[in-house]
Amino acid sequence: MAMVNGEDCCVKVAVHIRPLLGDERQQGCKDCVTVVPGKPQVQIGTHSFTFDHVYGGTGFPPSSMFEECVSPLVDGLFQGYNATVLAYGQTGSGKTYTMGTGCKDGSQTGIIPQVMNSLFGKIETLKDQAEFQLRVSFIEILKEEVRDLLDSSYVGKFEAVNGHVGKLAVPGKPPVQIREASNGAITLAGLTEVFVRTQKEMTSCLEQGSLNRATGSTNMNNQSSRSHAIFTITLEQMRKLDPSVTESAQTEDIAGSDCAKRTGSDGLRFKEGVHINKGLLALGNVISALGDEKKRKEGVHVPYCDSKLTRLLQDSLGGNSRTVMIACMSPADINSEETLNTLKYANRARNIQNKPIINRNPISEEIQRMHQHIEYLQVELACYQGGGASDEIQALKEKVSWLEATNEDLCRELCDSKDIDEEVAKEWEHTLLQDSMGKELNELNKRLEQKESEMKMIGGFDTLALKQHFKKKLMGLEEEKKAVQQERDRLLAEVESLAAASDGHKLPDNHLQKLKALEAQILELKKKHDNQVQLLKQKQKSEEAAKKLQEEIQFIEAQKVQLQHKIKQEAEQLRLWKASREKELLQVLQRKSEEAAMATKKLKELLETRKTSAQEHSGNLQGVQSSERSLQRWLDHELVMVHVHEVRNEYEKQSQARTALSEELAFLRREALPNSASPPGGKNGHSSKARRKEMEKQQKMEEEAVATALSISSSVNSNSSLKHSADETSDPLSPVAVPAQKQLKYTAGIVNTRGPAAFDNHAWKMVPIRQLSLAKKQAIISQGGKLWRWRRSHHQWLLQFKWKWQKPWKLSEWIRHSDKTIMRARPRPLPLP
Ligand SMILES: Nc1ncnc2c1ncn2[C@@H]1O[C@H](COP(=O)(O)OP(=O)(O)OP(=O)(O)O)[C@@H](O)[C@H]1O
Repeated sequence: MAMVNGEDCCVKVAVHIRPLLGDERQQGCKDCVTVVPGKPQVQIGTHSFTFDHVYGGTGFPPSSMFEECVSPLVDGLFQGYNATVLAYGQTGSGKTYTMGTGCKDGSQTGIIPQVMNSLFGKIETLKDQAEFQLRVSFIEILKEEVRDLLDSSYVGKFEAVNGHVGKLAVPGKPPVQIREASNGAITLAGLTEVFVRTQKEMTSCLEQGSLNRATGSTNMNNQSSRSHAIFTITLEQMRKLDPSVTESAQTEDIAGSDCAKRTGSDGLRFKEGVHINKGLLALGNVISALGDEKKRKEGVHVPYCDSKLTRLLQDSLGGNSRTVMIACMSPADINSEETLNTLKYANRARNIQNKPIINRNPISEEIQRMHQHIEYLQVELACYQGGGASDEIQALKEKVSWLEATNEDLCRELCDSKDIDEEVAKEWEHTLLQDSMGKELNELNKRLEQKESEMKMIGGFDTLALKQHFKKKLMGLEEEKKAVQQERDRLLAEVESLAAASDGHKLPDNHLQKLKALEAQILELKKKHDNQVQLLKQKQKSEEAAKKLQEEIQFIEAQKVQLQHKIKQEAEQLRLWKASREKELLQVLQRKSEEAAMATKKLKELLETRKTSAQEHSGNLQGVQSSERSLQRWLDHELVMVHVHEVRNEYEKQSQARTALSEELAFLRREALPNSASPPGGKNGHSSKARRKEMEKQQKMEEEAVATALSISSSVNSNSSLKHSADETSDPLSPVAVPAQKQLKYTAGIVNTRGPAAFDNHAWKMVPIRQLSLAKKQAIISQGGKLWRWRRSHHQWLLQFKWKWQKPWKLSEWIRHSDKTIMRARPRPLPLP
């Protein structure tokens, strides 16, 4: 079921101030609420609030509440909008009284009885134009539970339970299940919906439900309840078609909203409901349960609702419907704190934005409507047939056949559009895949570049030569070290022998110095050696890194080859798919052209038969002429209707394609911007520019085609004669000039045009579009839009095909139908098609 969005609107809030009650006066309560005269403004203490309406107290009389606040919602109901009316306020503030569900007070002046009056009054007025079906449900939400107040298993007697008044339900019946649908909507499984036909039946449902409602006593009011209640009326209307009244006039009558007209939902089946809620602190509880944890901690009674219930209550607050909240309040000073809270909350509720919607199902409803119309005409036809043959019968027969054909067309179109969708989806999928694979390839190329440059850095040194150099140096150092060590050992031995010789005497200075110098040299050599070892280790590491890089490069290259192969394969698959599709279409084309030839042949035979029949029944010449006129009239109508229908379709499809192209173009422009920093001749910049150009060119072509379709559409609409249509006949005896077989050949990228003599019998010519000069193209467009460009898309090709050649086989269907009629009508003197 499609949903049509209406305009956003805020929740409307009307304050209803009840008078001081007798009890309150006796207790010496004072009126603490003031209404600013002539304004919807309420003052309590130092606080001042402005609402949409204020009733009661010194404000407007409550009697005008229904007309001003609720009646427009009932009107909207007949246009397909949901509506919600909520009563909100502290216990004893007058919600039951205002809604009129108490079955005592306000039962006549309350909102719900007035809604019923208005609803049934409207149904009575519209009953000739539409069929209505009404259902009601009544639920009570008490803490975490939903109770079905119209459940017949409830017994109507009450008994005291734990000091409270409660009711008994017959065991066995499962409670109402709160479920969440896949679209997120909250549904109540197993809820009773009662079909009602009269106001009395609806009133009795309301009364029964109210009686069933759980009640409990409180200190303030022993009739009050702690639960929320929602009474829902569902209205379904099915429009009856009156053939004597134009469709647009009927649309005005019933679904006269602008929205309905705009979307073409006229005459459709609407499904909508009005929720009328009488609930105790319904809104306040919902809000508290959602977030007011602080209040709960302070000990304020805030019943928890589980999340589904909360959403159910929120749905009742509007969401998709037009909502009016009536904030009921007591003027007594003892209730001033609660009253102030009510006003504060009501004031906040005015900021809630709703989005009212209309529910509809255009395609199936349109087909259903047509079926109905056909049935209606058939019944009418049967009535007429009882009274003998006449022109009217013929006209009706024609209308029935035309409707049947249009219906078939619609169904076929539905199938076609599925094919087209499949094709578009396939191309789209291919483009996406190619895109993502292209990106992947780019990424691989980048990585490869990076790895190769890293490799260059490592490979920049001649690793082998370096290694040998290091080795050599190391060996030299080793030798040097050895020599120094030998020298040291020799010196040490010398030192020792000297020491022994000196026998405790000091060593000569030159020996000591030499010894020190040798030790320093050894140390230096050791350092050098260590450095060399370190360098060798590093070299080893970089070799390993280079090896790893090499492997990575090889891997990336393999991936690249694989991806390129995949891209090729994918493109090949698409090409094959397209080729097989083209083959299929060719076969269809062939078949259709054969049908077209057959249709011409049959039509000629039919005309021959008619001529012969006219000669045979020369005495009844008038009848033949009337039959011929009737045939001609039908043909005119049929052909013009086919034109209008197809041109509209073509226009819509071209518009959609143009929108998609514009979006893609915008996207490409955005894409191109960040790339502008790269050099203009750069790979990315260049391809992006070229793509953009191509898109712009393509879009221009689309716009031309749309303009063409529009010009044809207007020319078709402004002229109901067959003569305007270039592919129709100039021979009055042959209503269809079926083009020669060769015309059905096609090549991609051609235009369909014909010679300069406007009314000769020249065949259409297929000319490659490139061969046409600009002037010629413009001339063709100005001649009434005979320019079509066939492009790569099959679906466009299909459309061209349908546009140009559909009529002959339509005729063949019609002729088949006519043949049957002739067979049936044989005994009669004048066989009519
Ligand atoms: N506008 C009014 N004029 C006269 N009496 C009223 C009006 N509104 C309410 N009352 C009286 O006030 C009393 C309480 O009203 P009501 O039962 O409608 O309150 P409530 O908000 O539904 O209470 P609860 O939430 O406890 O069910 C009833 O006796 C009712 O008759």
